[in-house]
Amino acid sequence: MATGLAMNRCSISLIRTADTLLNRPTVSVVRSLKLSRRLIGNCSMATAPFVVADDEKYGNKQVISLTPRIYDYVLSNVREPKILRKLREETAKMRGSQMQVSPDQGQLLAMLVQILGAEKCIEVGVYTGYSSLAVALVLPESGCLVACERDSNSLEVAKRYYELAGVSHKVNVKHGLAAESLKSMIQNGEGSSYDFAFVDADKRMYQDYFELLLQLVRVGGLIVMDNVLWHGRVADPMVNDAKTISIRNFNENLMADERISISMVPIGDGMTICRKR
Ligand SMILES: C[S@@+](CC[C@H](N)C(=O)[O-])C[C@H]1O[C@@H](n2cnc3c(N)ncnc32)[C@H](O)[C@@H]1O
Repeated sequence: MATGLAMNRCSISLIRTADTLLNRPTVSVVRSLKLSRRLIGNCSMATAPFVVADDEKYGNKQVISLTPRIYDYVLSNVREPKILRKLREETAKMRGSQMQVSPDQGQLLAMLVQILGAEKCIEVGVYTGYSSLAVALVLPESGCLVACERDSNSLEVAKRYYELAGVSHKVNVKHGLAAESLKSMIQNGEGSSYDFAFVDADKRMYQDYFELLLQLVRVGGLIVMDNVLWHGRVADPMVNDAKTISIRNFNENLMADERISISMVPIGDGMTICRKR
């Protein structure tokens, strides 16, 4: 049986029972999570993983391992604007360049902004501006991105690129601690007026940023959280440093948060897309 994760015997047999009762083949076994939850009863769903397909020929639906070759192929299929490439190449020579989002992530952020038809956006954690520029480039002329960053040196690079790209009129740079900037935006009556937010700053503040952004984003708007896989450490029970625990707890909270719909996407270091309900 092809499984995304190993499934316990109790779950499998009960789900098979469900399939028999419904007179259907045990193909996509957990089609109805509600049904399986009812039938599983005492078996813990907290640890019971999902079986996606019952047929080897369709693969096990895990994310394929991105070998360097496959990732190169992914990158060769990213339409990275020249100005973003230039910024990426300049940033590559700087300290902290590993913090920058990857071109495929930048493209996804831009795509989400376009799908939403977003006009008002927020970024928490700008660094030299790659992700914020990716967003600003696709905003309409009337659009605005509030870009929060505490480091003045990296902000200088970001501002130079906003100018070079001809989007500086769309970017409102807030130099300082991001939580303070977000709180003052709420106090200014800007609640529920933003369409899109991207968070890529200090990990131990994720829950605080999320709570503040949930006040600033409108119903139907998106909050995208970066680094939710934390280089895979969140999934390793042996890793329990403060940052890993913080992101792991944050992910758990998102999973239980009824105020949003979520989708954890294994791109870059993992991004969770949250849609405010
Ligand atoms: C991972 S980098 C952001 C990378 C950026 N999104 C990009 O694609 O290039 C995180 C940034 O968050 C900033 N930062 C960390 N803590 C912050 C805080 N409390 N307030 C504002 N900025 C913060 C850091 O200075 C750093 O530049």
